This record gives sequence, structure tokens and C-alpha cells, in this order.
Amino acid sequence: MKSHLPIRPELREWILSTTRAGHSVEAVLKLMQETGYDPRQSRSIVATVLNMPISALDPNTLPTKTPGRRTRHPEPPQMEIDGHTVHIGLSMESPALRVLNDFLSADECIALIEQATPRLQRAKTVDSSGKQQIDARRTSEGMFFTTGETPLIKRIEQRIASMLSIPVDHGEGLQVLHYLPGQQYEPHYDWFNPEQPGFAAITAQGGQRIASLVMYLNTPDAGGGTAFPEVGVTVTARRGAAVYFAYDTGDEASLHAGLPVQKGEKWIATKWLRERPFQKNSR
Ligand SMILES: O=C(O)CCC(=O)C(=O)O
Ligand SMILES: [Fe+2]
Repeated sequence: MKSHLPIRPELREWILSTTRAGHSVEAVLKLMQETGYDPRQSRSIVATVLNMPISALDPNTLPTKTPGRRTRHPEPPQMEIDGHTVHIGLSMESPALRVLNDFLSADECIALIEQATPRLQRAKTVDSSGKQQIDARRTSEGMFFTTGETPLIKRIEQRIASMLSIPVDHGEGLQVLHYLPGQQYEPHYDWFNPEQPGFAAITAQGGQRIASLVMYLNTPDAGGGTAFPEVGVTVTARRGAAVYFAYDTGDEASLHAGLPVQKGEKWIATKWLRERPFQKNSR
């Protein structure tokens, strides 16, 4: 796949001048990866700029592969994790997506809401310089727990790590979001755009995001599902259920949205996973 993302003129110029100066494409890709571009995106950008087929940049023929970790997709029909059974109600391959029917118990959902409530603030998004900011596209209130902050958070993080076969330290702090009627999260990707100016800063710790787990802490009276508009799928928000989706550092089919709550309220907890260990003090 060639790059559909806008390529910054300075990057385009740098790729052209470096290859014209006699440096190999492998060397260009290696330098891009050292400055924080992920291997797949850098191949796609270089192929676009040099107008060559992406197959000519086959990673198996390049010596510069530095793959991060990937999550293991949960296997239907069910998984036993530390004495807790999780049932997989739906599986898709593109995007890689699983609906988990009973990831959290009702008691865990209630306790998470209780622990998060006093700390809620208007939810923020990460801007192009890597800073958090208020964003009109995201009208909910939210908060972050730090990794392992309470025994409950620790237990949930361990469950996620075991289910997805990825160490706990690849996870960002668990985020809880609260939506009221009319509030939503407009369509977005959870992975970071390698072309945005703050990409290197955002991915300096932990690298790219590779997968997300959105856990539903209550059942809204109407609305509030998680929609995947590229594939026409909406996951119902239901207490204790969760949706897992993986995007391997950048899959456009993983576009998703928190649909407006129509009646009642909606509570979720989101865990984002990185390809390398993530340190929370980079936020
Ligand atoms: O509210 C939802 O259903 C989706 C939340 C989401 O996309 C996120 O937290 O990244
Ligand atoms: Fe998201």
C-alpha cells in the first residue's frame, strides 16, 4: 500500500536529496526508523516519494527491520484468564477485532466508576506537538489511572496482558470516560499519524500504538455504541463487555467513533497498547 497521508515537503525533499546523494534506500529507511517512523509507514512514504512499487521495499530483503511487539488476538469461543472466563462473541479480521462478552464483572465496573468519578475532567486529545488539549470532537469527561494504581486496576491490567500476551508495561494508563446524552467521540484512529509534526515526541516512549481495548462499564439506555464506519459495524455498549481491535501501527480500517448517547449515560474504560514498553511519565 502506498502512502495516502500527506507527506511533508521537507521530508519529501530530504528523501530525494539523500537518495540522489548516493545513499541507499535501506539507509534512508534506517534513518527514518531511528527518528521514530515505524517501518511500515516509512516504506510506504519512501515508495510514494521515489515512485517505486512497495514490493521493491520488501522488509524481508531489508536488514533494518526493528519490529515492536504485537498483541495476540483473543481466540474464540472463550479464554480462561486467571480464573476469569471471557467469551468471544464476534471476530473480524480486517480490522482485527473481537467483541468480548464478559471481560469485567458488574462489581468491577461499578468499582471503576466509583474510583474514577471524583477525578473526572473534560477529556483531552493529543495535539500535533504531543501536548494534551481540549478538543471539540471529544465532548466527554475523563480521567487517567496510573499503571497499577489500585488493586482493581492492577487486576484488570494483568487480565488484559494475559489475554493479549503482551507485558503490562506496554499499556498506557487506563482511561475512564463518561458521556452524557448528545456527547460522543467523532471518528478517529487511535494510532498516531507518522506525518504529524509531534509524532516523534508522542512515540519516543513506547513507539506506536498497536491495539485498543474499550471496556463498557454500564449500558446506556439508548445509543453510545462504538462504530467502525469503514466496515459498517457497531458494537453495542453493554456493562462488562469490551471491544478489542488491533491496527499493527496503522490500519485505516480501524477508524472508529463513540456514537452519541441518546438516553441515559455511558461509561467506558480504554486501554491503549504500545509496541514497546511505555513509561507513563512521557505523557
Ligand atoms: O466511546 C467509545 O465507544 C470509543 C472510545 C474511543 O474510541 C477511545 O477511547 O479511543
Ligand atoms: Fe479510539
